[in-house]
Amino acid sequence: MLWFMDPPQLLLPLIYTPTFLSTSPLLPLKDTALEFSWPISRIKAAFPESVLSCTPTSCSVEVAKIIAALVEELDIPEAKIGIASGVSAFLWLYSSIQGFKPATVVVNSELPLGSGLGSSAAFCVALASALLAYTDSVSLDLSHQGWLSFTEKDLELVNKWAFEGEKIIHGKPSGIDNTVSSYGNIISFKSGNITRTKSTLTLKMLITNTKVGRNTKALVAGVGERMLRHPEIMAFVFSAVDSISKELTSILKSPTPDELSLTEKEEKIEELMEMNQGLLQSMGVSHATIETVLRTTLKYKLASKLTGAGGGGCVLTLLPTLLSGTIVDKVIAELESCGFQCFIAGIGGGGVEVNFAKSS
Ligand SMILES: Nc1ncnc2c1ncn2[C@@H]1O[C@H](COP(=O)(O)OP(=O)(O)O)[C@@H](O)[C@H]1O
Ligand SMILES: C[C@@](O)(CCOP(=O)(O)O)CC(=O)O
Ligand SMILES: [Mg+2]
Repeated sequence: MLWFMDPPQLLLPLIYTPTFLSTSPLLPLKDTALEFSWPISRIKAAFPESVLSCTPTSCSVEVAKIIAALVEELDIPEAKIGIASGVSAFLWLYSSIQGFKPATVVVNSELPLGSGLGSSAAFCVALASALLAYTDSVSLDLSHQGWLSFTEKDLELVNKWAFEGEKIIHGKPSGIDNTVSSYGNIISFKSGNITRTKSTLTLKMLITNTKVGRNTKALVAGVGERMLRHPEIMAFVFSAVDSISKELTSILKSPTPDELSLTEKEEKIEELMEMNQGLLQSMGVSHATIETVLRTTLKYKLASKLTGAGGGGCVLTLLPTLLSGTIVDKVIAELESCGFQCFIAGIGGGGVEVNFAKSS
């Protein structure tokens, strides 16, 4: 939370196929083994004609009700009900960007859903870019084979649409997650202002998924309530988080000429992570399983902090460059023996790209 690092570079391939044969837009969500379709006639009857928009627009209360009714009809199994907000975001982005054209959209994701790794933002950014790619609003060469980046202007449009999708999933997002997914690398983000940062060092993180499900919307609302109860204290907490972010930016940006300065920097980052975790705990977004991960990694002198909205989900542990592989194996084995799932990710990959590959 408010820790401006890239989500791990896992892939969210999204295949968008405009089709003139089908009469229904289809949405197979491969990783969740769910598939939905809507007859175009149903979509046309439900949405106002004015839904199609060239500029990013917020979903109105009336349209939100229409979408809720369409999603209700799908009878999503209780165990997968979390997907309902993603499907709602899809319906809003699809009808706003593509109108009533039939198409098939296939979603595959390697990110665990609802675990603090920003899957909602990755989903919205992938959707917005695939849908926009087939409009005149962006300038992409549709005959190009292979991966393509957006221009700065187009990227801004993708990010703004994705933010509208995040709003549906999340309630009141800051916009940090969709911004990082759109632009990639490391970003400082304060009140919607983005500063891109070029890091002089490559950080490696161990990601531990506690597998405790949580809901970003509810957690963020909980922090808001705590702010109302204790405005003065919480203002200090947020100010401290801001100072941590600033110090991290300056560490990342300053030159790293040798191994010694690299180690010194990693030690400083570990301390910042510990302090950030303490502040997040005081906001009420830690969890017993997160504390177990912290204790376990600390046994190996490794610093950790929760990521995303907290309340369960994933924990990040810095893996210093000179840390031996044996230690990494040991800590992973111990965390996995607690029932957690571990994987390793580099920080600061690229942003969104599109590929007009022919589907086989
Ligand atoms: N691949 C996907 N397909 C459909 N919906 C998705 C996908 N990825 C994310 N979502 C939506 O985002 C929600 C998770 O978002 P959130 O609670 O913010 O957690 P996080 O962003 O940390 O994964 C899911 O419950 C679902 O509604
Ligand atoms: C907690 C927050 O910083 C990010 C939420 O991330 P996630 O959906 O838990 O991955 C909220 C926000 O910035 O809108
Ligand atoms: Mg999210």
